[in-house]
Amino acid sequence: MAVKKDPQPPRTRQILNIVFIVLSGLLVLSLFLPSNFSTQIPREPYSMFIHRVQDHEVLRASVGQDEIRYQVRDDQGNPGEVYATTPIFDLQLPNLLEENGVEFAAVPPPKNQWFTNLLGWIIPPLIFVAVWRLFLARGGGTQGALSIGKSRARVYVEGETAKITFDDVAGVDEAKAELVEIVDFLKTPGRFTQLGARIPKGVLLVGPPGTGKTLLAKAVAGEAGVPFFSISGSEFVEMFVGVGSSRVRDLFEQAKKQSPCIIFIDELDAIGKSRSTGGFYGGNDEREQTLNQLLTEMDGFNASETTVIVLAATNRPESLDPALLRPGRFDRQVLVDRPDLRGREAILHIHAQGVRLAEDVELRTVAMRTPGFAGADLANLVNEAALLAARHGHTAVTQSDFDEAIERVIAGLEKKSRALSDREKRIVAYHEVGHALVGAVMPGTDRVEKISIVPRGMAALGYTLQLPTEERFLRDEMELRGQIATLLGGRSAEELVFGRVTTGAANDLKRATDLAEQMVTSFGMSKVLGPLAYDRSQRGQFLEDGLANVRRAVSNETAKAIDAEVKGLVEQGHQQALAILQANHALLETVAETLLADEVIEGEALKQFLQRVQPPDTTAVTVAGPAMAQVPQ
Ligand SMILES: Nc1ncnc2c1ncn2[C@@H]1O[C@H](COP(=O)(O)OP(=O)(O)OP(=O)(O)O)[C@@H](O)[C@H]1O
Ligand SMILES: [Zn+2]
Repeated sequence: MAVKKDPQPPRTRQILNIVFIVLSGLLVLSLFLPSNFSTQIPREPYSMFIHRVQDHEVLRASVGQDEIRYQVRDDQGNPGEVYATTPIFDLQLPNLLEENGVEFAAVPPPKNQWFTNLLGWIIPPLIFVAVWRLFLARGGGTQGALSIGKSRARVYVEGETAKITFDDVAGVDEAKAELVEIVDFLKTPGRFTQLGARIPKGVLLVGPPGTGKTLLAKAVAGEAGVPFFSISGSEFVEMFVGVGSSRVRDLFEQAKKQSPCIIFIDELDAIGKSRSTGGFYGGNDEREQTLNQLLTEMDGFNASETTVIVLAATNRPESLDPALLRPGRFDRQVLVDRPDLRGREAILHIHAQGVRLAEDVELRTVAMRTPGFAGADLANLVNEAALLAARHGHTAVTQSDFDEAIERVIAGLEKKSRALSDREKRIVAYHEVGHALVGAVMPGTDRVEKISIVPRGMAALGYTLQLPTEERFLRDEMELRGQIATLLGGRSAEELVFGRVTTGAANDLKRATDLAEQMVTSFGMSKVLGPLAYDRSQRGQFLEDGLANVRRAVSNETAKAIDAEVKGLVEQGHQQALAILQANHALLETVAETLLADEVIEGEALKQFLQRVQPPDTTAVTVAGPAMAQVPQ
């Protein structure tokens, strides 16, 4: 049994206790002190004082902040009794006294004031600290108050992570294949540096929740047999300004000592949100500082000397600050997606190892009934089935337990994302293929990696995954037009094939419109409006998106012109998308039917399809916005 270290040496604690008691005593004292001074003098209400003044009874008064003392005349008009009253804030008082012939003077604050002040200012914080320390001494151990800047990274050293290997992760074969290389780097860094190869510093794991990003990171550490530091992005930005950045510094310091090792940052988006969208009044200072510190640390060490590989996970890669993706930082991105049928079966096998299965269980059938489940959902499913088996008094988990569990889990998930009907699936398939085909021929659109109609979440029914080929800060007008057309590709495909549109394209349209608006009002890409910056939104200054710089107000005519230009741009993208899809109608059908059958198209198969996309006949492109520049094809 390990000896538990006393959180604080007993002596220190004794001293702390004494300090605490003394401070409490002083506080109590300070509460009673002020009221003790004027006890001997008879007190009268303020109204009485005023009456006396008005009746010319008061001879003289000394006006203090907390008290007025005044001497009244006796019957002979000689100086008599002294009274005290508590003043009400009253600017007319000097006038009143003056008018009624009272001799008066202001009294400086009483002598003991400094003492009371001191007590008032110092004691509460001291007590706070004392109580805090007391708390920590009880529960928190040495961690906490004084080690606030210390990173809270949980460190799993070899022994623990060695248990987790790539065998524990299934259904994400491509991600595993990419990470094998990282394992090699960690195992034998020398082999690579000798050749002058640059070892990657950062790898970003991108994918929806519960797909095993954390598990993969642990598996990399386990395979390589190196320590694993894990912290969540949200833990960095918890409390006070400056804490996050010192945590980052500290984390890297610890890690460098243990090199080679892995740092895993979950929820990278919590710190890595694009800085340009930060608050206007520096409301996100803390996060920004933390992010800057992270960037500094990643730039700071020489990868050929210190093998620290930073793995990070996010399910919102689009919101990340581009600075994070620059070479030498998270320049590798690994997609960790929801598993397909085979993947789901493999994951079920892994999690079923821990439970006793009845003869009749067919995990393949279970996998077939659970499209859209992520690894975590499947793990949950197996557990649910085991619980049901226990409730039903089965000696092993049967297929019927699984069936019931599937229904339960789906019911739970359906609250979040509803299942698609067959007709909806068709529409979604054509919609997604529409994006992909248009994207394949338009300039400046990112390379399409994957099309999927495996449902995920409420917002996107299916999706087309585009990874940026390179980090881009500047895009030219042609590329932006290409993006607009690609965004409209989904809706255009629906129009072309089904003759009507659905609500599914709402988000695409919003993005396309926003982009077009930016082109016109911020990038000066409209011939009509010229290279001026307009902002007609007059957004409030505290909006979350931080587009706070209120620029010049826009006249009605200008607003109309902007509208026309924006509409022209979007409409033009729409026409381009339609033209491309018309020219490739047969291909659209083929790919969409394949997608319906397989749920996912990616890799080589996708590439083959996309290579077959023909650029449209240019004459088919009708330019809608009359004032827009012609698009050279
Ligand atoms: N591909 C997988 N293979 C096997 N088990 C998996 C897989 N994906 C998820 N799991 C199970 O689900 C659990 C949770 O997954 P994990 O925390 O790694 O997901 P995540 O992608 O990091 O999720 P989040 O984005 O919510 O942090 C794992 O501990 C594991 O039991
Ligand atoms: Zn779409």
